[in-house]
Amino acid sequence: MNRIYLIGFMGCGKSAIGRRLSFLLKMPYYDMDKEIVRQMGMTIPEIFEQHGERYFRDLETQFLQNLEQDHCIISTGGGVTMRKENQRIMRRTGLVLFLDAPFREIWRRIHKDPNRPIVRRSTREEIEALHKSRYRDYKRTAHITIRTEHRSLKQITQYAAFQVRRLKTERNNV
Ligand SMILES: Nc1ncnc2c1ncn2[C@@H]1O[C@H](COP(=O)(O)OP(=O)(O)OP(=O)(O)O)[C@@H](O)[C@H]1O
Ligand SMILES: O=C(O)C1=C[C@@H](O)[C@@H](O)[C@H](O)C1
Ligand SMILES: [Mg+2]
Repeated sequence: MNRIYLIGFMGCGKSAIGRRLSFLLKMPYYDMDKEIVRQMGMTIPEIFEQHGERYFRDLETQFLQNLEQDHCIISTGGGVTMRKENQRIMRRTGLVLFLDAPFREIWRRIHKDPNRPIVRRSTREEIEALHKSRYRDYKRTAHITIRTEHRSLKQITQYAAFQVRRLKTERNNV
């Protein structure tokens, strides 16, 4: 399988980079959060409120299991690595890139966004603890970690494309 998955905490740039990478590599693009919103006809906060977080997590796993497209770029939701099943599917079906942004930058980007239910209901300290606790799963799931600090979206996209080409060549030579 030839998919490219972008993983990382809320606000690390998965959607912004995913869109740009799909233009650069001419590959179809999926944003998991947007696909789930479209499928349900509800916003993410509405899904959390009316069905609960667990239900949302089930929808994430179903998306990964049911997607038929092989050659594509997928920006995941920030919590996708919480489930081992999701980690396995992503590693098995593509290359996984972790966008690693410093927490202070993440917080600056997300703290006023009403579309992130987990941010709405938590303090800065709680979100920082969540970031810390998820970090190991992002590292474990990713084939490569891309540090984004002091880099523009364009620079990160170009670097990601370079790493994708390198990893693909490496795989084909094994
Ligand atoms: N390296 C960067 N330089 C400047 N702005 C950035 C950078 N990375 C991300 N941003 C900006 O930060 C905001 C959050 O990024 P984005 O929505 O892509 O995050 P995300 O990882 O998809 O978050 P979520 O998990 O909540 O979907 C966007 O406005 C994006 O343009
Ligand atoms: O980090 C998370 O748990 C989430 C991140 C977003 O991408 C959305 O998937 C949702 O708001 C949950
Ligand atoms: Mg996103």
